[in-house]
Amino acid sequence: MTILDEIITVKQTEVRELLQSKRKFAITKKTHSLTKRIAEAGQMQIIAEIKRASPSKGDIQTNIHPVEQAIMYEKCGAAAVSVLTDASFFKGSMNDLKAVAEAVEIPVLCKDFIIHPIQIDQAKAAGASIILLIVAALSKQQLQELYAYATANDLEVICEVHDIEELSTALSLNPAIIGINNRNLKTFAVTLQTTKNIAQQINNPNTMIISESGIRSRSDAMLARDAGADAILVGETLMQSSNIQHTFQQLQLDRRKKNAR
Ligand SMILES: O=C(O)c1ccccc1NCC(=O)[C@H](O)[C@H](O)COP(=O)(O)O
Repeated sequence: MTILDEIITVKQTEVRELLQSKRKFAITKKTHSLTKRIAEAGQMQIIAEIKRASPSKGDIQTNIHPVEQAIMYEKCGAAAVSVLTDASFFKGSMNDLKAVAEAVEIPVLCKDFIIHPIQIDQAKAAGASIILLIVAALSKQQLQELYAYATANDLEVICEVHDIEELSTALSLNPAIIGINNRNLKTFAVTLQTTKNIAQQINNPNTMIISESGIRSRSDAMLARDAGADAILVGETLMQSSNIQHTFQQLQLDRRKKNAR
């Protein structure tokens, strides 16, 4: 059983409990758009993550104050804040997301393992503007249904892929945003070559590309940018930084011209 299988098993239990609880989630209006921010930016954008712990690294920063961290990210020019809301493997929570969404004026990504529409309702009610759908964690039908449900509910979706086969599944939705995860969620191996290999297969210049995971240095950011990324998603490097402003400056780069993929 891979870690992704383990996580999905826990999610199935969480979804069952949520459905049994008959909890109703408030209907909120989305106010922040990641695609708009990326489209209007002259620089490659940074999605900055709140990540207390992870399966690959164990504890990263368990005592972090998510709101203070998110406000710092916003001040430094983050395009969005990603909040890992999973409790069992990442020590996050929906309360983290809610508190962050109330404190910042930029889009907030609910970074979780979504397998059922009720999780989308929950994320939206907590203030998320964006959700993640991981192609490796879903059947094609689930992916299509969840994508349609999220977009109909005025949420933006990052369709996350790790290989060419997943990319072709994702592209069948004609998604606005593709996230290329440099981390193999089954083995934890990380290589930025993944962004390079996959981005060159994305021919639609309007599809926004986010390179996720393993970005530690300016040269990593350059590699992602030169491969065609419009944004990078950075967790551990920012969580461990003793000078977040400086780390942002290191990772901020001018955009590559479109069509230059
Ligand atoms: O980070 C992990 O160990 C992990 C393991 C299994 C599933 C997902 C995992 N991480 C989620 C993410 O995608 C990352 O938090 C995100 O891309 C940031 O990565 P990094 O900058 O390397 O912290």
